[in-house]
Amino acid sequence: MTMHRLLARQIRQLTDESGRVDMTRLGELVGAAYEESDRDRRRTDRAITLMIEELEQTHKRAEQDLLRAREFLDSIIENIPIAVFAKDARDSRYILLNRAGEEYYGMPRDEMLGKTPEQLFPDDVARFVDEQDRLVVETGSPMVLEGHRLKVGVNGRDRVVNSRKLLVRDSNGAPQYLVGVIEDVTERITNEARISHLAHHDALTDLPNRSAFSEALAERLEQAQEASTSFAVLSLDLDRFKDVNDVFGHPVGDMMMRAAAERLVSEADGAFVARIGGDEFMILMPDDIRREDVLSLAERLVEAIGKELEVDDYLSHVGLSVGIAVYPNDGVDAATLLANADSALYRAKREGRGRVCFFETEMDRELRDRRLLQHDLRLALEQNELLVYFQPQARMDGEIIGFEALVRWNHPTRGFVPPDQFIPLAEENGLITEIGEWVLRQVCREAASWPRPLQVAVNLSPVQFQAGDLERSIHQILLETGLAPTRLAVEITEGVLIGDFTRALNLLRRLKALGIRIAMDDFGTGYSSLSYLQSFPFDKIKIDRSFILNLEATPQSAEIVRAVLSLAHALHIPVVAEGVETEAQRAFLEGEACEEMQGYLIGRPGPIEQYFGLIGIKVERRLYA
Ligand SMILES: Nc1nc2c(ncn2[C@@H]2O[C@H](COP(=O)(O)O[C@H]3[C@@H](O)[C@H](n4cnc5c(=O)[nH]c(N)nc54)O[C@@H]3COP(=O)(O)O)[C@@H](O)[C@H]2O)c(=O)[nH]1
Repeated sequence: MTMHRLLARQIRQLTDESGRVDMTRLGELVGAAYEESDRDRRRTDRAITLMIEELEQTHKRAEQDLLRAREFLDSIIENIPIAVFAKDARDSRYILLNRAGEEYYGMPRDEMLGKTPEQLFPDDVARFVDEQDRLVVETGSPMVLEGHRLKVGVNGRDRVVNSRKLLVRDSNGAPQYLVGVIEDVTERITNEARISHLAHHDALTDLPNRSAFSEALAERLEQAQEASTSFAVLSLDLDRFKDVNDVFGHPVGDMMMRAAAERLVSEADGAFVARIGGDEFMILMPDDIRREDVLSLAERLVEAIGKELEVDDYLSHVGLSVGIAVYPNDGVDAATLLANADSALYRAKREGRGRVCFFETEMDRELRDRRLLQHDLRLALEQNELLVYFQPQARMDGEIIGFEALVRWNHPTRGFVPPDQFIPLAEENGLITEIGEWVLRQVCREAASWPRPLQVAVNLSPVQFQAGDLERSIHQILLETGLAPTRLAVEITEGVLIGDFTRALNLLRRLKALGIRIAMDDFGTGYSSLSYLQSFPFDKIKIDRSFILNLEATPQSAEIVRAVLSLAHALHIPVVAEGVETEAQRAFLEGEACEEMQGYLIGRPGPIEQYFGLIGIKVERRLYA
């Protein structure tokens, strides 16, 4: 018989020498042992209960965590802006689709879930999808499509997508699900294409721009170097386009520019035409084209642009000048070719516009010379190389009434550079504002010192009207020098009014209000002088010297002079005849009641010292005062 070790020990302890067991004491000990054992069991039971409760709670928490994680993942999948789907790998039936998927496919998921591609999509799309599914299931490899174009997307629009599809197997390794994502990148690709287009095209005409032209030229140079071919670069400039903007305003100017660009493209025989800014274009001609073909194309372009442009109800005439440089004769790199095509264009414009000029080496010299002159002109003011000459103006009986001030440049090495040469340069680089102000200050200071209060006339360039504060500067100079405004006349050409007409007109009105006289110079040489006479009350009209020069030679000149005089008389505007060199010219003008004259007959432009007598200064007084 087996006995619990504790009971055996207690019986041993309670057995005396005679072998008798103290049963009472044993009963007490056994009872105590049972009680202790009951307590232990109860403690164990409680511990087990607690453990079970803890386990249950842990399990519950784990289940809740799992649920939350699932909800979290579901909400990510639902809200991700990329279409996500899952299909049964055996029959391609859709079993999951998120919101972006609904948008992508263009149908609610209730209509899609449980259906196969054949039941959902047009035949060609369904075939394509099935084919992909089959491949993924058969090979087990994921399918990746980047920038894939769907000719007609599943929801009826052409789309571009990035998509991935992969196979999920069950625990036995059998195909279970096909899981896929589809990102619709149509918008992004369209935007990228639009940005790239904008970067390479001119916004107004949609022609390639300067940067696209540079790239095309670099590419062409590379090809031509490799293949030893030649090609031509044409530099084009629309003549008188500024007038179109000035007369009709910019919106119509823009339409005209588009129309002109279309004409260039349609006449260019597929050559690369780019608009590189303002009214400038460049053309890259095909390889190995013969010189005479380049010329004939350029002439066709000039002719096409020269035809009347009609946009809405507006008609205008612009022209085209073209400069041509040919690779490799006129340059083997882009910079030289472009510079030489520009030199040829400059010559074409100088020769009267509407022309075509091929580059010649001597033009390069001319251009470099111009640049040098422009550089020297910047220093001319600082180095006191500019001076003012005065040419007398008189009544027809010879009485001197004033002078025209004419600027001169005494260049340190070239000698006297004619204003016809350097004034346009100064207008180009904006120096004319500074030079004009300097001339005005010199002239006013000089005239203010004359004993006789004679008139003095100063030429103002159109650029001075556009830039800076001309009114303030004239006002300031008059105050500074003390010359009465009524003694100052400003001579302007119609170029002043062709720019910003309203601004120029307002400025002229304010100058006139100061007491300054305003003369219209070179009358008859422009083509809208007459309309300008209507807009502003000029104090004088100066008939251009070309008409006076030809007075005796061509009867037409005499008729023009008569007509101008009679028009001016009708408008009560006095006329000054420019360039009067002979007594016969003077007599004719006097006979036609011309009021004033200027020209070599009265006196050539010269330093004021030459005319001291006329302005009332005794030579001795000026020299020794
Ligand atoms: N904006 C400014 N323009 C100016 C200034 N100074 C001159 N100019 C303009 O330069 C052009 C050429 O001027 P210039 O060489 O001085 O010629 C003037 C006269 O010398 C010339 N002239 C005068 N009389 C005769 C003549 O009998 N025969 C003949 N062959 N030439 C003659 O005419 C020019 C004056 O022209 P205009 O100004 O139109 O009255 C010229 O356009 C100047 O305007 C300046 O400071 N600022």
